[in-house]
Amino acid sequence: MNAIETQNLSHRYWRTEALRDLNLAVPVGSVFALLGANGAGKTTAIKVLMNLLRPSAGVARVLDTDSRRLGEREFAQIGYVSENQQLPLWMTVRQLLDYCRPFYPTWDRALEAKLLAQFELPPERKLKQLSRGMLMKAALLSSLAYRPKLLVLDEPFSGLDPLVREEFTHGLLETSRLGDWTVFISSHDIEEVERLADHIALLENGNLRFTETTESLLSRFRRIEVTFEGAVPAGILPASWLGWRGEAGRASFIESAYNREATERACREHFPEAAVQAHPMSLREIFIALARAKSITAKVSAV
Ligand SMILES: Nc1ncnc2c1ncn2[C@@H]1O[C@H](COP(=O)(O)OP(=O)(O)OP(=O)(O)O)[C@@H](O)[C@H]1O
Repeated sequence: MNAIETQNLSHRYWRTEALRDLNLAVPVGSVFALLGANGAGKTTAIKVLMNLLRPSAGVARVLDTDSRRLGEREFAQIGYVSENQQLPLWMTVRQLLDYCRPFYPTWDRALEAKLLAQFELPPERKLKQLSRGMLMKAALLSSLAYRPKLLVLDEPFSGLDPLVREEFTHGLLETSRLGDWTVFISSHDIEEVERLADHIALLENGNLRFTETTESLLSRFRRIEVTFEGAVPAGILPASWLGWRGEAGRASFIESAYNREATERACREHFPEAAVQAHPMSLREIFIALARAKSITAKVSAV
């Protein structure tokens, strides 16, 4: 079962095609991260999913409802927190919670109290007097307290200090282990994403570059070092080898389709007497390698 499913979902802001033919399946119970550089289309995708924007083409189903039909009933089961969220700034934290509570039959007062203490939010302070990070925490609190089936977070870590970030990630992980809770998150905080997400999708200029489990992504990337006899070989190298660098006797590259046997065989085909070392990569290293490969491709195709 999927909490979110999109088919050829597209969105255009007049001349800018911000999202093109997006096909995603977000399994129930997953923590699914949508990643991409600035302007890649993440917020647009989330706004379409949350029925704040209409698709120009294609469809999205969120908790089994067409995104264009999402209404009060569905939003009682969805928590949505975004960086630029409008909050009633004249209210105090307590007034905000008092205001939100009646909308949600599943509101959990014990969880509310726990989060209020954990986030160290001053209940009697007005929202307009809170710092950016505190405001984010208040928004999070009012979305977590009703234990939504689907939590959609657009840049949730921005403005949070490292300790709160850590606690929040820990809290999300704990809660997501409890069962069929789905988290859909867009973030630039790659370390937190690596800890949190079990599925990752990468957007590039509105196009989906890949969507796969974090496990599969981490297992198919390796930094390879090869030492060999003689000169750097001429000829065409496999397309899955990114960021290739070579000099006499040694070379290094990123293998984006790593399989021990196949990679070693390919190395031996290209380098005489090759000795191959494969090093695991963090998500950050993978994304830097992908971004570099993209900028090289862009430069080559621009020539
Ligand atoms: N209201 C708008 N009108 C016109 N173009 C827009 C509008 N909002 C976004 N865009 C364009 O759509 C594209 C995608 O923007 P979007 O905000 O979805 O990216 P993003 O991946 O969330 O970026 P960031 O990481 O910087 O938040 C960009 O080219 C942006 O300039």
